[in-house]
Amino acid sequence: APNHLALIMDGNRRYARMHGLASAVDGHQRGFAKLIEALEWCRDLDVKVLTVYAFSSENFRRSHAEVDALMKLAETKLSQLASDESLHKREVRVRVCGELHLLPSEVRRAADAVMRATEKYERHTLNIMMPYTSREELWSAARRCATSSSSSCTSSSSLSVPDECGEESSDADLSRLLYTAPNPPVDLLVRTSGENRLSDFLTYQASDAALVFLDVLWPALTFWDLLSSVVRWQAFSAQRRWTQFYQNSNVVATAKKL
Ligand SMILES: CC(C)=CCC/C(C)=C/CC/C(C)=C/COP(=O)(O)OP(=O)(O)O
Repeated sequence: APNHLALIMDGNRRYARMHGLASAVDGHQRGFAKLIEALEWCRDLDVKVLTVYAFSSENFRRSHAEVDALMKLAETKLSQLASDESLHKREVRVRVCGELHLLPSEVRRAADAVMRATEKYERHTLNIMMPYTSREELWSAARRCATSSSSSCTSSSSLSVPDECGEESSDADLSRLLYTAPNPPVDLLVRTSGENRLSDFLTYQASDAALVFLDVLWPALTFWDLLSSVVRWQAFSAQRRWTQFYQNSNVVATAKKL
C-alpha cells in the first residue's frame, strides 16, 4: 500500500444539490462523515499517512454563510475527534496544518486540542490541511529557510544549490520546513468529482506521486473506488520498477549483441 495518500475531497456541494439536501453545508457534513470512513479504509489498507484538503485559502472567497458554516462544522468535528475512541484506539495522530492564524479562534482552539490529545501517536497520521495552498506553504518554508541559521538549513542532499553567499540550501532543507514534515513524500494523490487539477495542493510533496482522478463525488466515494486507486498506484509503481530495471541492466545491450 502507499505510505502516504493524499485526498482532494471535491464535490460536496454538487452532491448536496444532486441529492436534494437543504444546503451546501449538508454536503460538507456528508463529506466529513466520508472522511471518517476513508480513515478506516486507510487503516485496513495499511496507509501510514493520510493528508486531506479540507479548506483551501481560496475558499475564504465563498459566501459568508458557507464559510461560517464550514468553520462551525470544523470546530464541532475537531472537538469530537479529540475524544474519539476509535481514533485513540488506532493511535492516529491528527495534525491541522496551514495558515492557522486565518482560522477563527474557536476553530484554532479545537485544532490545538485534537493535536495535543493525539501528539504521542506514531502508528498513523491524519493531516487536515486548512486553510492551505502549496504556494503559501512554499513561500513560508522559503522565508524560514532564508532567515534560519545556515547550520539548520543545509544538508547533503544531491539537489543542493549554492545561494549568493555560497551557502548551500537543498531539497531536504525545504522538505523539513513544510507543514507535512517529517512525513514522507506523497505516493498517491486521489481527487474526486471528475476535476483533473491539483488546485495548489501538495505540489511539492506530490511531485513524484501517481495521480488518480475519480468521477465520483466525494461523499459518494466507496471502498472499491479507493481500492481501485491503490491498485492503479501499484501498477504505476511496478511499471516504474521494471523501467528502472531495464535502464540499469544490460538486458537490451546484451540482447542487441546476440
Ligand atoms: C476537518 C473538516 C471539518 C472537514 C470538513 C469536511 C470536508 C470534506 C470539507 C471539504 C470542503 C470542500 C471545500 C470540499 C470541496 O467540495 P466543494 O464544496 O468545492 O464542492 P463542489 O466542487 O461540488 O462545489
